[in-house]
Amino acid sequence: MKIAIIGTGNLGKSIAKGLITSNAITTLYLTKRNLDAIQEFDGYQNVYLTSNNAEAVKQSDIIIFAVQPAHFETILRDIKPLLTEKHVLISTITGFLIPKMEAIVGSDQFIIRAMPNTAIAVGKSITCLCSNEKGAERIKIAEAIFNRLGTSIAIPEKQMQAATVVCASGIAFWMRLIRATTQAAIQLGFEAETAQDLAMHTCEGAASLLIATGNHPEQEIDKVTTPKGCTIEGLNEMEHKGLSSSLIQGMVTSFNKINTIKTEQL
Ligand SMILES: NC(=O)C1=CN([C@@H]2O[C@H](COP(=O)(O)OP(=O)(O)OC[C@H]3O[C@@H](n4cnc5c(N)ncnc54)[C@H](OP(=O)(O)O)[C@@H]3O)[C@@H](O)[C@H]2O)C=CC1
Ligand SMILES: O=C(O)[C@@H]1CCC=N1
Repeated sequence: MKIAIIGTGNLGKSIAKGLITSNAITTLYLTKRNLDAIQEFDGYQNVYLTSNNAEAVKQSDIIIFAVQPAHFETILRDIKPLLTEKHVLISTITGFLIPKMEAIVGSDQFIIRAMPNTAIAVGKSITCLCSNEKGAERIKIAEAIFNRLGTSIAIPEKQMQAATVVCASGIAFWMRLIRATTQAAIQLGFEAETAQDLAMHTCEGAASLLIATGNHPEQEIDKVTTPKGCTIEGLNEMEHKGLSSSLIQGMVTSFNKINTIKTEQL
């Protein structure tokens, strides 16, 4: 596959790492105005670094956009004259809706929105996908790419904002939980490095149990909570202090913020 990533920042670099590691590319163009921060990709076979978005678009079939929302409209307008029937446009941009993209490049383009997360760098992203009517003809291509880099799921566009919070911002939320359990492990007597190992592998184990069994979390909790034991005592104390409530409220606050993110140049 001939892929270009327009805007190789935090997310773009993560996608690039995943694509390179999984051998998913024929050629990969990575663009950015200042190339200093992506020199780590210099020297990979068939990977090209450039500040020239037009060149990247001309040389590629699949164009993945990963710029900040306020930069996207100008870039789309700039590349519009270069688009041909070979191009599939995949936007990861938060809050930039398909009708707005169609208004710029036309509804006859294959347009797909993808919401991955930074775990795509290690092939573990859950990526939500939706498309315009024309893009539905190419959604299998997007699924093929993102399934190589984790798991993909098709959702209606109206759920894309919620998916951004749950899956993309979700990485940050889970990191904070892992950090907190690490801090607790240190207080309980482990060295910092060991504490983090214990916290992150326990987190991985918990998620893996649910993925493997399809069980509800409470079924797995029931297996751990000995009556009058230490687990239920700890869990109930966390809930008295508002654990579930603060997570839910934080995610709803994050969701409400999305609608205020500027997608136009200031
Ligand atoms: N970070 C994440 O976990 C996720 C982010 N997203 C979405 O992905 C997008 C990118 O986010 P993120 O990676 O965090 O942002 P970054 O700011 O880290 O990356 C954006 C990159 O775009 C580059 N850029 C800006 N203007 C241009 C241009 N004209 N041509 C080419 N490159 C350009 C910038 O580099 P330079 O200034 O050198 O050009 C920068 O490196 C956002 O819209 C965000 O909502 C979605 C899911 C997850
Ligand atoms: O924080 C943000 O706005 C972006 C969207 C999801 C992850 N990063």
